[in-house]
Amino acid sequence: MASKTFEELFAELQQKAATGDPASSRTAQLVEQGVHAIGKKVVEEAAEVWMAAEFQTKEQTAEEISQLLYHLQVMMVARGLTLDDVYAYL
Ligand SMILES: N=c1c2ncn([C@@H]3O[C@H](COP(=O)(O)OP(=O)(O)OP(=O)(O)O)[C@@H](O)[C@H]3O)c2ncn1[C@@H]1O[C@H](COP(=O)(O)O)[C@@H](O)[C@H]1O
Repeated sequence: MASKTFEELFAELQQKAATGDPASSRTAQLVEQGVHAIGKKVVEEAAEVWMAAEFQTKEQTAEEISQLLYHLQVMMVARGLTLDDVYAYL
């Protein structure tokens, strides 16, 4: 029972990027910092997914994957990409 779907999170992040306050929204803060800062988070979270999958529990791995997906979505929003732009390659 997911608290939200991938598509619902993306719509929320687009809204936060457009109107969110960087003081209270992590998404607005990251988008304000820009692609370079977001890219570093994507790489960091990807490494944490790898480490969790090798050495930690399934639950910890799922949490790390959720954080990677979040930061990938933030990157899409920061670059003005939509989900359909990405789905076109799946
Ligand atoms: N799903 C997420 C989500 N996943 C991960 N994160 C962020 O990523 C961080 C995890 O990365 P780290 O473990 O590296 O944490 P950290 O060390 O504190 O990170 P740094 O400050 O060092 O970069 C968390 O502390 C959050 O700040 C997320 N932040 C927000 N969301 C969702 O995004 C939506 C919008 O959130 P806001 O923009 O904050 O309103 C809401 O539905 C949130 O639940």
